[in-house]
Amino acid sequence: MITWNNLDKLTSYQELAKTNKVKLAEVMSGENGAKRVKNYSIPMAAGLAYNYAAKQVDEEVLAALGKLAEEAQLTEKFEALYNGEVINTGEKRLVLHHMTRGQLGDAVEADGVDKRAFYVEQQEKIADFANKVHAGEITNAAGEKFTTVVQIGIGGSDLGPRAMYLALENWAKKNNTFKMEAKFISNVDPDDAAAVLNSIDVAHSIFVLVSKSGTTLETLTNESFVKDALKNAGLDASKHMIAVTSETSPLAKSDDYLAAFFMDDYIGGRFSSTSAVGGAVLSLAFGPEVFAQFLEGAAEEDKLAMNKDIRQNPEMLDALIGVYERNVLGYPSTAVLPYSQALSRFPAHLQQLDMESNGKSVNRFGEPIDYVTGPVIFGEPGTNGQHSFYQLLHQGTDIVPLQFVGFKNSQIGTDVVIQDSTSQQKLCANVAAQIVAFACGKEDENRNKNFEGGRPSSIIVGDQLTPQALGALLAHFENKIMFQGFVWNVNSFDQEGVQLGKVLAKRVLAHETDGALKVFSDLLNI
Ligand SMILES: O=P(O)(O)OC[C@H]1O[C@H](O)[C@H](O)[C@@H](O)[C@@H]1O
Repeated sequence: MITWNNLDKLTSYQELAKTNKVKLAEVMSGENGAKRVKNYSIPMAAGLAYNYAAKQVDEEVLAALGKLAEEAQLTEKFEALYNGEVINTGEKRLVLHHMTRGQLGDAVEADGVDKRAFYVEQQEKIADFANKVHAGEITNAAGEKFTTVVQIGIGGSDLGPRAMYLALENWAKKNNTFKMEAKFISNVDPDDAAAVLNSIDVAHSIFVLVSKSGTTLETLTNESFVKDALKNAGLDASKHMIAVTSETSPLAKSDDYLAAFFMDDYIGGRFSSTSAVGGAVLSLAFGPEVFAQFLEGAAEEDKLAMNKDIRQNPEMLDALIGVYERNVLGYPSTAVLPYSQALSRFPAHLQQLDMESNGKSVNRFGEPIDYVTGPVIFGEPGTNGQHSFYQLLHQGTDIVPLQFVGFKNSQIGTDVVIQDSTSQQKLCANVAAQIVAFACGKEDENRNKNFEGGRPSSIIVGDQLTPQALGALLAHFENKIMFQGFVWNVNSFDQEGVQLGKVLAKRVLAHETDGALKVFSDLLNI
């Protein structure tokens, strides 16, 4: 029997609040620190590891977190989710994104079909389509090969696929699996679409219109923008466009596309990178095999997330430590700091994934809650961030927990030795240095140069950012956010908070405004 209780009703949460606070600077120094780094590490899929040595936890706190995981029934709730219960209570929907990459539990039938079979069928259709494009069997009207793929979408239909594309672009080039360059149009700012269109050869471009709902204003506007550009170039738009949408959306009924691929209402936009939403653009860009490897990494990580023991479940432990930091230690935000240029847009993706999922102040039954939920997420790739906002992270008045990601090897492999070290070694040296600097600090008589330390971080380390590693990394964060939603007893799978702005913008465009809205409309010349 699953019971959905608010966090502050759980005995284990009260117990957790009473545990002794770990002094990170102390536990991370000397031999003890060295031991922690070796011991506080959990293997992840694709050769990654989650290291939490520099988190503000010890055996006492970890034991309390284990009890919280048990009392909050995290494993059972995950099981209910992948076995097809209506976990998205706000929209009364199942939550099935794990099924786009594997089958964790029972077969789930919804809308009269086996859902795993449906997602696999879409993947196969995409693979077939991509192979035909690459082989020159599907071409433009002049019989010439398509060279560029442009995704049109926003939010979950943009951020994940874009971040994943950038993450694997150089890996694919190096490993000879790079098939087509990908570009992305998302913003309704006309300069976004215009700049992308100016940078490509439209006659050899295939456009992927991605909208789960098929009603998103930005995406439909950009579709018209692109169709105009194709028409102006004397091209038949329907020969250059494919659609990715849900079968119930208005787009699904249109004949304006070369092909259409489907996801469904059980895949949240921000959880859709492993569905057709990411599948179409990534399979076209890198080939279906690379996309399949990415799914494999995610599926392997999902399996680890099923483990009941928090010391063997990186996602669950990361989630619980995050709750401890937020609700007991009172830290307001979390920075995501990948020491990998390929992950330049990964923090932006996590921003939507985390903040749209857990930025809630009512529980899953719509009742107000009395504790804080999702943190503010931000981040930049290292070492760039070091020369920008790390000042506040080291010496500011807020403590910001940090999530580092680092790889032993670069993707391209071209490097240079300057002052006895390669650039890759310099990059990795910096992440190691930062973890210890944040945790241990450094005393100085001059208060301005003093580092208090005690600033917690964790790191996910791997050999190289490969498609499998990327899949595992993505699944880690998706599952972490899901577990945190369970602990906070919120529905992580709807996003009502984005609606009000959309309604008011429509009113502004229809000139149905008064008061402040009218003055702002006039100010902006609408
Ligand atoms: O894929 P679409 O239906 O076009 O939705 C695109 C995005 O817009 C919405 O407003 C939501 O905030 C996002 O969660 C969603 O991913």
